[in-house]
This record gives sequence, C-alpha cells and structure tokens, in this order.
Amino acid sequence: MNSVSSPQLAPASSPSRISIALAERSYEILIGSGLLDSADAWRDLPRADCALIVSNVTVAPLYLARLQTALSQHYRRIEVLNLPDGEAYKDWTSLNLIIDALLSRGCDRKTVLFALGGGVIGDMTGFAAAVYMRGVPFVQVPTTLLAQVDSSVGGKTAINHPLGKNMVGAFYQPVRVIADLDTLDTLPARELSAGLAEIIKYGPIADAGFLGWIEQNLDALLARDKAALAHAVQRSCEIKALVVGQDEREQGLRAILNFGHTFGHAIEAGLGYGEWLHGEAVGCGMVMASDLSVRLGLMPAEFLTRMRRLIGRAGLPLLGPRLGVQRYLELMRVDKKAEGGEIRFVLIDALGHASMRAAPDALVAEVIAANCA
Ligand SMILES: NC(=O)c1ccc[n+]([C@@H]2O[C@H](COP(=O)([O-])OP(=O)(O)OC[C@H]3O[C@@H](n4cnc5c(N)ncnc54)[C@H](O)[C@@H]3O)[C@@H](O)[C@H]2O)c1
Ligand SMILES: O=C(O)C(=O)C[C@@H](O)[C@H](O)[C@H](O)COP(=O)(O)O
Ligand SMILES: [Zn+2]
Repeated sequence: MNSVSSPQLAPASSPSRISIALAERSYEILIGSGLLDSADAWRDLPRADCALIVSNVTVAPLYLARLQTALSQHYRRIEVLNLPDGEAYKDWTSLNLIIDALLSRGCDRKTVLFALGGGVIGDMTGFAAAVYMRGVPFVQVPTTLLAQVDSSVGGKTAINHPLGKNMVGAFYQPVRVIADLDTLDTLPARELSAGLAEIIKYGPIADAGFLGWIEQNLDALLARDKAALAHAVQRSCEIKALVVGQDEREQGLRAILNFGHTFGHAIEAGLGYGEWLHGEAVGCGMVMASDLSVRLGLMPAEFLTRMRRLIGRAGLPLLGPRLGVQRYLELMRVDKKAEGGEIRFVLIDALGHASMRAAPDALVAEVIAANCA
C-alpha cells in the first residue's frame, strides 16, 4: 500500500500568472482573456530562427492566424503543421509527421514548437519537442478547457498504444503556458463537459473547499461565465502546479492527479480511443473510484452520491461501457501505476485527500458491475 498525501494548499486567489516551480527551472502559466492578441504574453520567448506551430484541422481555422501574427515579431520563419483531429490520431504516425516536418523544413535544434489546440496536440507536440534533436523548447497554447486546467501544465507528454493509454512518452516541461480563455467561446458543449471532469477531480483529491465552489458555480461554468471559468482554470492550475512542483516525475504524490484515470483509461483503451472523450472516461472513472473508496470503508456513502450528482450535472456519463469485468481488469493491469500485475487505484480517504491503494479484484469487480450500462 503506497500512501500519498495531498499538499497544504494556499487559499484561492485570482492571479493571471501562476508560477510552476520545479527543481531545474520554473515557468509561467498565463491565464486570461485576449492573450492571443496581447504582446505581453509572447515576450521573452526562447530566441530562434524558426518556430513550428503544431495544430489540427479544427483549431487552425479558428486561431492559427492570430498566433502567427503574435509570433511574427519573434521568429523569422514560422512553419505550420496541421494534424488530423481526434484522440485516435495521438499515435506514432502523427508523432512521425511532426518529426518529418521538423527535418524536411530544416528546423535546427533551437527551433521552438508551439502546441495550438487541446490535450491531444499538446501531448504530442510536447513529446516531439522532447525527442527532436534530444530536446527543443516548446510552448503550450491550450484551447480546450481540459487542456487549460490540466494537460498543458506539468510536462507529461505521450502518445497512446492500442494496448494502453499514454504508454509511450516523456516528462518534458514547456517553457510557458498561454491559456486564452476567449478560445473557450468556440468549444463544443461536449468538450466543455469533458474539461469539467478534470476540474472536478481537483476537489476531492486536494481541496474540499474548491469542490464546494464547483458545486455552487457549475451552472455558471456550463454557461461559460468568464469570471467563473477564470477562477476554475486558475485554481486548477494552482493545485496542479503545487503537486507537480513537489513531485515532477510521479514518485508518489503526483499520482493523486490520476484519480478516476485507472478506470477511465481502461474505458478509453477498451473502446479503441475516441468513442468516449478522455474527460468523459475520467468522469465515469471518478464515479467508480469514489464507489471503491466507499466500499473499502474510506469514505461515507454520501460521498459517492455527491460525486454522482456533480458529475451528472456536468453533463458527463455516469455509467461505463459494458466491456466485461475481466476486460476491465485486464486493461487496468497495464496502467502505469500497476506493479507486478497488481492494480493500484487513487482513492479518496478524506475530502481533499487521496492515497494510492490496491483493492481485492472481487471488490473491483463489484464496482464495475454496479457502474456499467
Ligand atoms: N499531459 C497531461 O497531463 C494530460 C492531462 C489530461 C489529459 N491529457 C490528454 O489530453 C487529451 C484530451 O485533451 P482534450 O480534451 O483537450 O481533447 P482534444 O485535444 O481532442 O480536443 C478536443 C476537441 O476540441 C477541438 N478544439 C480544441 N480547441 C477548440 C476550440 N477552442 N474551439 C473549438 N474546438 C476546439 C479539438 O479539435 C478536438 O476536436 C487526451 O489525450 C488526454 O490523455 C493529458
Ligand atoms: O499530470 C498528471 O500527472 C495527471 O495524471 C493528469 C491526468 O489528467 C492526465 O490524464 C495524465 O496524462 C494521465 O497520466 P498517465 O501517467 O496515467 O498517463
Ligand atoms: Zn486526465
């Protein structure tokens, strides 16, 4: 049983710049409206002759021109690569396309990569930056709620494998994160809900007060109220920065950010990626992990009721797909937290506190049976 404690967190504030302090270096997360067009946000980026913007066919028509304008002051040559859209493309083929573009366009080892899009683009661009010529700088420009509150921060980069989610990757930090809240205006409602799942996650694992705030402000978040979104993004990034600042490479504490993901990743991999969004799988995974926390006697039954209610209100599915109990167990044994074939779950043992624990297969089977369609 490997226990991890949540950090002591400072009270929420409303900064537009959050610093993430790591052993080797720190970087800033800029959050606000209009950042794509603000000269300030793009100042003091790494110097280079060339920049490569990696985006996709959905996001580029919406925001590429403005990013090109912002970067035109800083880079003589701005290359663009637009990948196909979707989780199913978070794979070797897309990674190779980024490396091919860098090489075929003569990009040297100072080239700066810009990830313009959601978590799929961010994870792949970060991975390409980590391995191209053994490492070039990259900047995260997250345009989904999920990417602004989670994937753009903390340096986990990866591609999926048919046998398991994010199985090939590297820890590699961006030099800056620039989250323009205005890009959320064009986000489809289903994607907004997916982002809410990762926001909700931060409550039970690290900040009971934030969980209450989300419950009270969920309607405003769903209505895209800018002040509510700004607070949710800022508080989420503060919590993530505090956790990653203490345990960049997930030796212990950082695993709390995986709450709901052991079940969630099994859903994504089991469906072949893309049928369910990552945030949807995490939402349903949090219901399952909450149920397991209750069945193990760590939390009272009311906690599961509360989580179900909030996740349902956020527009996320509460019941997982019927993959079969054995298939779920098989998929979860591939999870990166598993050791020697033993699945380990991030469970809640007090509101605002999580720990990593194993659980008897029979109990996990009960949870799966009770929470599948
Ligand atoms: N590295 C991490 O720490 C971390 C954390 C959480 C999730 N992830 C990964 O992130 C991925 C999920 O990210 P996601 O939810 O952003 O999905 P995504 O990147 O697929 O984006 C969701 C959809 O929204 C579209 N889109 C993006 N911005 C838009 C905008 N402003 N307006 C309209 N459409 C827009 C995209 O084209 C896509 O169709 C998963 O692969 C997950 O594993 C990584
Ligand atoms: O940053 C982290 O650490 C997380 O676990 C954040 C998760 O939301 C994210 O989905 C992450 O990619 C999952 O990590 P993995 O190591 O299980 O692939
Ligand atoms: Zn996640």
